[in-house]
Amino acid sequence: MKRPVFIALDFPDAKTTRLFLNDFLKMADKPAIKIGMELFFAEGPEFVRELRSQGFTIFLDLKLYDIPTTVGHAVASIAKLNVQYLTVHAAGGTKMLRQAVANKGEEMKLLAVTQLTSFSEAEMRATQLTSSTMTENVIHLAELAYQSGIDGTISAPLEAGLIQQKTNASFLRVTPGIRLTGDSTDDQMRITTPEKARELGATGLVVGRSITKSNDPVAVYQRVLLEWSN
Ligand SMILES: O=c1ccn([C@@H]2O[C@H](COP(=O)(O)O)[C@@H](O)[C@H]2O)c(=O)[nH]1
Repeated sequence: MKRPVFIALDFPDAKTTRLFLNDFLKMADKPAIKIGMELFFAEGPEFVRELRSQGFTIFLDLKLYDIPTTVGHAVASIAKLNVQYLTVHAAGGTKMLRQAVANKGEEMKLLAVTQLTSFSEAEMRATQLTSSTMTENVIHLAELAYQSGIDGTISAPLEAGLIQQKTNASFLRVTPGIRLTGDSTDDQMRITTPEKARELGATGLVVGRSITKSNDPVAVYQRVLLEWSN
């Protein structure tokens, strides 16, 4: 899957998720899916195995952030699930990131979260006691991740082009904070449309509520694909 669009399955349980995925299961080209903390903490690894066995490409978005040894061991456990993508926090630092890379195996790609797309510049500065700009922060964390052997970043689309310049073209730039024109922004602060994300240099998208809360999720997913690939 070269330029994946991950549907964020932010659902409370397996039953709701299975119901949502029913129509997508019939598709010849199944969508890539993202399992976050809500679903993983409710249903655990067994449900991840179930979805893997149905042929979905899986991005496990657990945003690991702990001491290097703990993260290394967690990554080794997760690698056994044969998921294709996993997130860690770039802010965990070089030692933590390198330990994650050392334990990830051959198949799984590690994506480092830079600054959450729910952060505005003001909130980031207040939380992290920094006078640097959002862009400076994101680029710093992306470079740290790149130098530590991580496969790519999670950032807002607005930062994707600069990340490419500071790393290389094959370093992945996966971007949440995606909304179709007119959609509610919810708790996201740094958003763009799929089309704009493509123009800005994203290599993959994460789309949740625009699809999952719509009356016709398959149609909205297909609209996202169209905007993304045009
Ligand atoms: O910086 C980040 C990192 C992860 N996410 C995750 O992406 C989806 C976005 O959902 P929407 O409904 O499209 O807003 C969600 O699962 C987050 O946990 C992010 O938004 N920003």
